[in-house]
Amino acid sequence: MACRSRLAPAIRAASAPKLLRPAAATAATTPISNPTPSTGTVRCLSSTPARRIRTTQARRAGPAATKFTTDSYPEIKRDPKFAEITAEDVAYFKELLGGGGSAVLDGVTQELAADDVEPYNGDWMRKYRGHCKLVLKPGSTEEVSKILKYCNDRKLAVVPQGGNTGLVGGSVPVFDEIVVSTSRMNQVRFFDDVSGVLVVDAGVVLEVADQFLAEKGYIFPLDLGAKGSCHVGGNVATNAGGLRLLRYGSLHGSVLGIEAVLPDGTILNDLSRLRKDNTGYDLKQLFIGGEGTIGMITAVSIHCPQRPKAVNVAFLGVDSYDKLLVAFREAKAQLGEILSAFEMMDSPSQELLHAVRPEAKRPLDSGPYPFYCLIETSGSNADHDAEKLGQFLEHVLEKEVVADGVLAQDETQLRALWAQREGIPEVSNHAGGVYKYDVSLPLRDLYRLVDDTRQRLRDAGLAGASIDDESFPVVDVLGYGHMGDSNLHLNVAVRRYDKAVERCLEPFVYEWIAGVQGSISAEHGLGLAKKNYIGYSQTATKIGLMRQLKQLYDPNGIMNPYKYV
Ligand SMILES: O=C(O)CC[C@@H](O)C(=O)O
Ligand SMILES: [Zn+2]
Repeated sequence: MACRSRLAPAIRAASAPKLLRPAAATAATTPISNPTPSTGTVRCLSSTPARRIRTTQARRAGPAATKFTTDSYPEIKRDPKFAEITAEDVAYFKELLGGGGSAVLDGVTQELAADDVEPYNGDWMRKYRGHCKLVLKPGSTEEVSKILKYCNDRKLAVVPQGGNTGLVGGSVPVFDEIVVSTSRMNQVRFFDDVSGVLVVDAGVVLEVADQFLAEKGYIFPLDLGAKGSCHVGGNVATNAGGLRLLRYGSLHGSVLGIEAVLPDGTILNDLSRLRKDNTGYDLKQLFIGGEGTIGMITAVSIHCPQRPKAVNVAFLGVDSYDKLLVAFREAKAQLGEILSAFEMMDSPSQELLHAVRPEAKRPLDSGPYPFYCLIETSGSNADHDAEKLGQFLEHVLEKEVVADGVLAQDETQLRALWAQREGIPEVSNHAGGVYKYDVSLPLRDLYRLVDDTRQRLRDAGLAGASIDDESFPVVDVLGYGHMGDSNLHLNVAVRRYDKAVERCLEPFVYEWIAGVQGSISAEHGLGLAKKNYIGYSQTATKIGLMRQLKQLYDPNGIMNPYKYV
């Protein structure tokens, strides 16, 4: 499956979590369910029957053969103001980079390196596909500067690209834009083990940066499923949120400085190492989440916290969304500063995961439950953390907030529990495709969007009551995400992309979100997928100011065109 190789498995905690209870000989994890039947570890979920996907479909070796099309692309035409790439252009870049890129021109591959352009033209979901003929891989900021200046003078459009793990088509070309990849810019430039300030090239892989920090006793303040492939520069350009924003905050807070190249070749050196600096506009913030539309990030300075010494993970089954809300409130109240993740998954998400990947064993003997949550604590005192988490779990089980749960006892179990959550996006398009919505909502409204979307698709005759019914294009509606950050991932898994499904979902989903003052993009960005919908989350005044900023930084519009601004 293509996406698996793009999404290398994450390495979680450096140190194994403390054993909370002796391991039972047969159990993979320690059950923490209340031992008395009155509190009920196994509930009969007659109202929410388990959903299963037929084995024949679920066990297919790879993704469905459905051809991913450009159906969901907004109507866009190539902008004639952009020049076509010529042989002279290629010759210029070839001389500049001395072999550091690959090029295909007029169908003839002109080898500058062994790579092919194809992987740079499509995203890992195989939903977006451009027609770029030229991929450049500069090895330094100066080379990026020369490339952008040349492109600006020649009016050649450019797409900056990191690990290409995005989900909204933001880092792939639409037409023949030149891809400028950060893959050869991968040096750690500076680290201070007193302040925790790390300065890295934009192309450093997130996991590599984190491993570097682990050796020094620090942690990168961002973690996500794609950490084995994504680049730090791309993370910052999309303002990635990830799994521990609850604990470490947003990149808008932890990034201290950036180095970026503006379209005219100017190098903006703002690689501050200071946590406090109130001297005028904070320009770096425009690049964090700017999606490469006003310049290309070439290096990042970031404040990294101490690596936690003890990490514990619990996986719980919950009977209702209201109880999940209570569990979250209690987790915050009782675990306080050691709470580092609170992730939620609904039953369809878990059922799909287990249908597609039966090897990802179910952590709970009981169930299925309508909801599951994964709670992680990260702290500096293993005994203290274990005690806190134990007390919390006893409390929520006793009060019947939570129906059942397990606690990881070692690193292997901890990873296995995280896999229950991290595996969902990777299987979401297994049946053929997926419509993805990454939204911020008030917590109390969060799951209502999933229910309403499912009902709407059923009412429209696009989804059946059973997911085995292949006469409907929709397989199922999945709700999961970073509950701790009020960030829902609504995934509509489909057997095939279908205009009727798309029309049923959009703008319905966006209107629904706007109706509760949510955001249509919590962490994935707007890219190409949501370019026409920014008005559901931003006022006309703000969009107008964004356009003026774009004009100021990029008057020729060469940076990542056709995207949100
Ligand atoms: O694919 C998705 O919808 C979510 C991906 C990612 O943001 C996650 O939280 O796993
Ligand atoms: Zn996410």
